Amino acid sequence: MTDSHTGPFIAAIDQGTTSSRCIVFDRDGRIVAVDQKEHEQILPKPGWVEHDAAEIWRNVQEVVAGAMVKAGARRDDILAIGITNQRETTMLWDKHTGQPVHNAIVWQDTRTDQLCKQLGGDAGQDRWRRETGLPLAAYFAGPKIAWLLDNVEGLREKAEAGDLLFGTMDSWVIWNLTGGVNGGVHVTDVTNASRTLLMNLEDLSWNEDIAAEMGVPLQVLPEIRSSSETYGEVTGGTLGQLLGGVPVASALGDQQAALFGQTCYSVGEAKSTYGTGTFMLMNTGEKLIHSESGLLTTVGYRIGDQDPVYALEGSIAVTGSLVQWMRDQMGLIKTAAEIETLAASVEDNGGAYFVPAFSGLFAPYWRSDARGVIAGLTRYVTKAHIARAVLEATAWQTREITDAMTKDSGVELSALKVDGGMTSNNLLMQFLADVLDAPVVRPMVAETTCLGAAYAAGLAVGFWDTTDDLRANWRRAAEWTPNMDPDLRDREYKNWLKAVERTMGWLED
Ligand SMILES: Nc1ncnc2c1ncn2[C@@H]1O[C@H](COP(=O)(O)OP(=O)(O)O)[C@@H](O)[C@H]1O
Ligand SMILES: O=P(O)(O)OC[C@H](O)CO
Repeated sequence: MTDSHTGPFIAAIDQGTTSSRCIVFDRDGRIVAVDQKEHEQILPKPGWVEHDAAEIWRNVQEVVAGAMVKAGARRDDILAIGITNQRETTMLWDKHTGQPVHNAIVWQDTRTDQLCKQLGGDAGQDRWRRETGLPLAAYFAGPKIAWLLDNVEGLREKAEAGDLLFGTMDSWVIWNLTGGVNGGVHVTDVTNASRTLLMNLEDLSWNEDIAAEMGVPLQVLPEIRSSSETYGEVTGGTLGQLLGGVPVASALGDQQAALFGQTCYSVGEAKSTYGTGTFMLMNTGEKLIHSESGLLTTVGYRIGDQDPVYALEGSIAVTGSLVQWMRDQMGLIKTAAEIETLAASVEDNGGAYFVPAFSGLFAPYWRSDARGVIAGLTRYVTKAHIARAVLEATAWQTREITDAMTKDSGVELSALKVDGGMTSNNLLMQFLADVLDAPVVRPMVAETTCLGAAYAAGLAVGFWDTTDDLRANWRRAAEWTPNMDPDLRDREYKNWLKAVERTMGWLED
């Protein structure tokens, strides 16, 4: 460690789908140091995706220590730690040994599809949506808990005896940070709880009827807390030596953290994060809007004992991962960035439309029977046209979400704040502005997810006083303005929607 530290700082841990990272921020919201480590993607069967939560906890400890060293920070420089995480990914651990009892089931995993169909039925769907804000889909955590309890020998008995704890990654990381088997706190925040299908959106408590129907014993569930408050302090283990006594002071699902980091604090402000998948969230304030258009109603954030702020969300399962597929499965590009050069070598998509319904379609359709199609193929189409269709797919999927948002909220999008790995693609960002017919803007600090967790932790310990202080930190780095003939836009959108129709009903059961 060097002596060059200039704290005070806030540290944020982002436990993501592909990696865990820790970023140290200063008071202006600038990045002081980053450390990151990938973990294994375990793919036991088609449609199944698992993570080893013990590996994840080891990685979290490594990246926190790594970021501290890179920042040249000492314990007293860090005023608080915030947590953000891949949402819905579900794990159970033994509260006496502190060991996971099975691999975590990842949000992308579709093994609970059949279970959701059994639980649902037409009338069922409405009720679950009304009470939890979510459609009954394999994406969410509750059915994953039920699957583990019913399919892994001995787990249901252990759960009923009170020996098991459930958590999304926020709960697992916080429990370990605050002492694990020696008194770790078992909590989650409202944003993560709002992704379980088990929480009442109105009063932010566990829904006992739904939990019973799903077969989830209440004793496995964590206490639901706000997104910005001190849950406990770092104790014990490697991190205890480095950061003992530092308050663990925020938790938010990663997409809600990005909303917070993008400073979308007013009703109607929205952000869209372009990573493996894409998630657009719009702040709807204290108003809980029940979507009529296939969006999710979710909690945006809750600061301490203030009223919760709700959000509408459009979740898209496959965007950046389609670019990865072009690279890894098709071998048409060597790096993700190459897709831009390939796509820019032609004027248009040559008539081809690519709908990447690889594991069904999320918002606004929620159709698990859909599968991917490339429509409009002729002999004329080249790999460059396909590259273009791949990028356009991300933009058209966003357009469908923004249309649904406008319909549900009555708010016309005046500009879209973006972040995530795909936003380095200029061709895509310009096409996005064109099809949305609205400016697309990207902030200086692109790490909005960690930044949001840091902001929420900093507010909890008085490092920042109000969200107005945070707004002042948001600075524009790039802007794309719309420039497309409206007739062409309408024609292309119609073709896209026609291609989407052709994905439906591919799986018969
Ligand atoms: N220049 C690019 N053009 C298009 N897609 C890109 C580009 N660079 C990265 N990506 C895609 O962005 C994703 C990585 O973004 P990131 O925000 O790190 O995702 P996540 O947080 O979900 O892991 C990958 O799926 C990758 O294929
Ligand atoms: O870890 P990410 O960035 O892929 O985000 C995953 C989402 O939280 C899933 O809902």
